[in-house]
Amino acid sequence: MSFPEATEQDVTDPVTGDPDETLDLQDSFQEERGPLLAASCMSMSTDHSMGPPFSFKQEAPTDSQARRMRRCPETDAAWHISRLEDEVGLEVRYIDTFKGRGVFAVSAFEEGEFIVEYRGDLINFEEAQRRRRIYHDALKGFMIDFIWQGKCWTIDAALDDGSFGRLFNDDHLNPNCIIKRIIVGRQPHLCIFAMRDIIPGEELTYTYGDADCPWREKVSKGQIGVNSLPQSSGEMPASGQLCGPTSWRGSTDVHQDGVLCNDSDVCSIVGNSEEDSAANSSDESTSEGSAWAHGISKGKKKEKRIYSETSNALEASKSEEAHQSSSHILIKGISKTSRGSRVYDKKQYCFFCCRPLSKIARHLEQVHSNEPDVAKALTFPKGSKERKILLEHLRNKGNFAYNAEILEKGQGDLVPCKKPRKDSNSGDFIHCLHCLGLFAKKFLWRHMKQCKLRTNELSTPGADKMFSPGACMGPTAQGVSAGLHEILRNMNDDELLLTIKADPYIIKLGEYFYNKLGADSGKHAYVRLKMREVGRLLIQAKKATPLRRMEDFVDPSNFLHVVTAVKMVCGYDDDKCTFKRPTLAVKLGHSLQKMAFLVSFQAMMDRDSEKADKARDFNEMYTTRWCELLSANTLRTFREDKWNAPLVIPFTEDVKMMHLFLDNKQKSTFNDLSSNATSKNWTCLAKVTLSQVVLFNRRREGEVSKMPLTSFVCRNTFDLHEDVAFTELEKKLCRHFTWIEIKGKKGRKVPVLLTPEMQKSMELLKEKRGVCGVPSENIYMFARPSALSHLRGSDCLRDFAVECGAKNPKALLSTKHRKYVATLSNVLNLNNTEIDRLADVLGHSIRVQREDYRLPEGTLQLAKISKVLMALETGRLGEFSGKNLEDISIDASELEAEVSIEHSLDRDENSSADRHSPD
Ligand SMILES: C[S@@+](CC[C@H](N)C(=O)[O-])C[C@H]1O[C@@H](n2cnc3c(N)ncnc32)[C@H](O)[C@@H]1O
Repeated sequence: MSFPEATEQDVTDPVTGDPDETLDLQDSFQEERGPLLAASCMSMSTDHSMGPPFSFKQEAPTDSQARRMRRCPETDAAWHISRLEDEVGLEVRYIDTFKGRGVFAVSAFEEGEFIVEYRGDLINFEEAQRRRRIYHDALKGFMIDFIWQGKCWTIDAALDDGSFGRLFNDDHLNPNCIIKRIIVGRQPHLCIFAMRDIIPGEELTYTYGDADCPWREKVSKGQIGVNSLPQSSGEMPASGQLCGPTSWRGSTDVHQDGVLCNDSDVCSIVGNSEEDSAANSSDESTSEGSAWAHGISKGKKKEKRIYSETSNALEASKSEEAHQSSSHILIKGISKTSRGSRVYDKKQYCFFCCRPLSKIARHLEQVHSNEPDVAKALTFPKGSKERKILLEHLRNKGNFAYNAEILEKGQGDLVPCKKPRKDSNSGDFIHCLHCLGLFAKKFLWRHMKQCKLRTNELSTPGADKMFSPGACMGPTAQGVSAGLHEILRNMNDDELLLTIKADPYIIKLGEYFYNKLGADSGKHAYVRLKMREVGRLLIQAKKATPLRRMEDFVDPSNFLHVVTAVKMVCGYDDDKCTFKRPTLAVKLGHSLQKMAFLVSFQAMMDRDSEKADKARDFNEMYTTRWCELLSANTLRTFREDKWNAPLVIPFTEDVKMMHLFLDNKQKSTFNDLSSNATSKNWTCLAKVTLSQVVLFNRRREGEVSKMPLTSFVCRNTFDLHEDVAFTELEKKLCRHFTWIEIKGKKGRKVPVLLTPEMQKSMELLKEKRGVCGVPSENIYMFARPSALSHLRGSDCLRDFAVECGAKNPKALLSTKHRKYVATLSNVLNLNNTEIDRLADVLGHSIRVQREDYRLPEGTLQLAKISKVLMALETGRLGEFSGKNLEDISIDASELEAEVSIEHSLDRDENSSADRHSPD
């Protein structure tokens, strides 16, 4: 897929007309359109996270004015490119699990008009190949190759930056848009233009070229109505519109024989190429990708298999049948003769000819030596380790493809790497992510330790485990957004996952949450949790009520069944009228409301007014009766639980003991890391420091755990504000502590104070990250070495609370600590402003946000609140009973002693050094 040089649109300077002069975009547009228009366009938001579910709208009206002023579509394109902005009048809608999302017109577009840039990274051929090797198949669909200045380039839009261009779907029969390459600022860009007049409500599509896209088969056979537009004669767009022959799998033609696209080449989105799969098998880095790429490119049979699976996703009932029949899938145990001796009758499946064979290596050598992967293996001497590994990988790939077919059929025997003693259930087995072998779940950890195809590449947390047949081949493999697919892939392969994947509305709910929250990877667990909650409800409902699919839940005639199912899943006790899990009942209520919205949304799209009405009626019933039937009891249970729960706050002695313990531990771990930089020592110091910061600040542990390294690096080093009157002690406190800001609840900025000791530890941690194996991609201050995640403050505190010998270790957890401060602060005579400040530091809700006075406010908090925190640390808060912050005095010498230790912060060092020098 590529672009002919002839069709390239160079955007020349409109004033000089010189094609070599690229536009000075910012200025020329300001002039051309006037500052007002520029400003109005600048303010167009593409923030998807804020939009309503499944519909990220940009308001249309301002658009017409803007568009009328545009004369040349290419100039318009350049204008948008310069501002990294999308056109208004577009909306992203979720279409179905097969097609995923699509872009729809909210306002009309005229023929030839610029619509949107296909935004992404511009990368060269080598980088594109590298990314293809590591990308999941779903992500490869966002890469477009094209030719420019005789070289192959790629726009990689795999990263979801919220732009619309990346979400345009393919239509090879009747596209209404076309994608063209234009040059702006001496760089090529891909832009999408209207091919004809487009009316509001139409899905915007362009052809991915003459690619062999799997979904096209379905369209032409009329199996799945992926596009409501009438089918045309199938003519390709006129020449010059950058469409022509290429293959879905790819850029193989483009780069295999060294011919970099001729004029008939087209723009198309590529997936994996054969060359990729060869490369994959040679560097053994992405076994999954290579297996599928090969599977698809090798023949129609496998292609059909994969996409018939996708169509299953559209019909929950069919998937459910498949699920039920998964119990007919077995892993046969080892066979024995009547005398009990073992029979070696295991068959392996050839990856190339799909035949079952007992001697697979010999077969590959004799029959398929021309296959590049086999030929590569045969270049190594017989008996060599390399040859063995490559052939083993091919063997696993063949078995994997066969297993995939069995799982899809729902019947048969899977081929494992090692046969179990007895016949076993397929659910107890799982594929290794690296070598594709099928292993007993119980023993996979052992295999992972020694898997020869395991790469040393950094893996995301949890991704290094395995993948189940279900996870890689489930009905969600296509159509679901890449992000949600990843979230599903990281879920445990069990009945719950099968239920989730088989129900289109749970998937839609997942998409809904993913669209809202997915940009923050920290929220992916929440998306998973929401799907799991609803999945459990469905499983329970299937057992006890006639409800079979989530869609049935939002039918008003089933309302009481829904209530029954919710009660069951939340552990309702009929006699006591209480819930075991009261909050779950409330959460499920909210999810069902969203579900009703999703059903009605889909029904409206399908023009199914009956279904839409039902969903609306459900919502009405929910509003009127849910509380009476469920929420009232849940809230009562909840209140009673809280009422009865004793208020556990830490003993002052325990708090002191913990602080002392951590201080000592900090010293020893600091010395250990300074003298011996290992990941173990790094982690020890990180754990201690994290605990100290959480405890000292009484912050939510999650907020501190997620502290980005940049917050520390760019910490506040403001000077004392001249205009604010501080006591001497307060001034010293300001110099003593450092103030940094992190993201708190609801995205609020929350402050964290660091003592000099904490700073010292954090400086050392920062310095030793690299040598101790913390990847540079890990953004967290308290990182886990060899991973991209962070340590968890709650785990650290729990361990240290026990280790320090506290009487009541449970009370030393961060929430209890925060309550402790809140409770003990009542002994002080704090005025309203002071209470606000304390609340702000603790991350409780604050009544007044003084954003405009950030600096003095920060200084004030640092000066005043640090007194309270220090008093707490030393267990002396009681001494200040009845005093307000102004009256609290802390022995300056205690502070000075600490200050003098801290050499790295040499602000105002002289005066304190003079007074406290041993001389
Ligand atoms: C660039 S993305 C388009 C946005 C995608 N629909 C989404 O939700 O992320 C390309 C992917 O969309 C899907 N796709 C595009 N056109 C399609 C069509 N006509 N029918 C089904 N799926 C399509 C394919 O999975 C393809 O890999």
